[in-house]
Amino acid sequence: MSTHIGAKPGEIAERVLLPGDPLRAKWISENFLDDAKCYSTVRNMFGFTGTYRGVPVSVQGTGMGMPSASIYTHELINEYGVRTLIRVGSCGALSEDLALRDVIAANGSSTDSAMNRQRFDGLIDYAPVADFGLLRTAVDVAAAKGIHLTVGQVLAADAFYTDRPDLYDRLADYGVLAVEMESAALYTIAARYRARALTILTVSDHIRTGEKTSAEEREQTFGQMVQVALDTIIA
Ligand SMILES: O=P(O)(O)O[C@H]1O[C@H](CO)[C@@H](O)[C@H]1O
Ligand SMILES: O=c1cc[nH]c(=O)[nH]1
Repeated sequence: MSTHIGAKPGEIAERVLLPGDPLRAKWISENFLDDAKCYSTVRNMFGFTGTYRGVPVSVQGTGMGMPSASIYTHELINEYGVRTLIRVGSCGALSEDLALRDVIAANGSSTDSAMNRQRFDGLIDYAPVADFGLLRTAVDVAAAKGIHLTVGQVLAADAFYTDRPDLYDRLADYGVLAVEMESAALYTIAARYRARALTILTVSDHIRTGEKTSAEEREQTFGQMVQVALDTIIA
């Protein structure tokens, strides 16, 4: 096992879905994978491996925020040989063009996290981006399924509760679609270790209108996003 994942070598597939919520990982394993087995309960951050259309796929909770997601991403890639990672998360819409439950693919991720400032000595504003091949496949998969997928940039924020809503307005002016809390770290670590990563998100709440989904919905009803992610990850 690695420091934070209790799997034996070979128990995690090369292709992994990454929800922040470990109970969403359980829900995905129970509803979308065949023969799923739990390989880790360390910290209740559940991980499962099963098959999807005959292809081994794992699903691992990552927790909330970039420090937590970085730990799981780093260990999955470097200690378990994971090569393809698709985050399946919830987000708050910044764009007025989005509605509750819309599905987004993040082609790039701006961030207020200091992690990349530290990586580049504060001298470079590194631009974390999605793997182009995965993004293109996700667009094709969504189109084939008749699922409307909006592609654009998101904000990966350190704080869920912001003191600077004015910056959200400004980001929306610059085309940033939504806010979540992990994608910049995922894209950066995947790039560093030559893995492929994509973030697909469902709008769980709308920053402009104040509309929200319930915690149960966030755990369990993001099926369209999961379908796009699974058909993309096995392609
Ligand atoms: O639904 P998940 O994947 O956890 O993603 C979003 O939800 C959490 C905040 O409620 C953060 O982790 C954010 O990125
Ligand atoms: O990080 C997140 C996730 C959902 N909604 C938000 O406002 N922020």
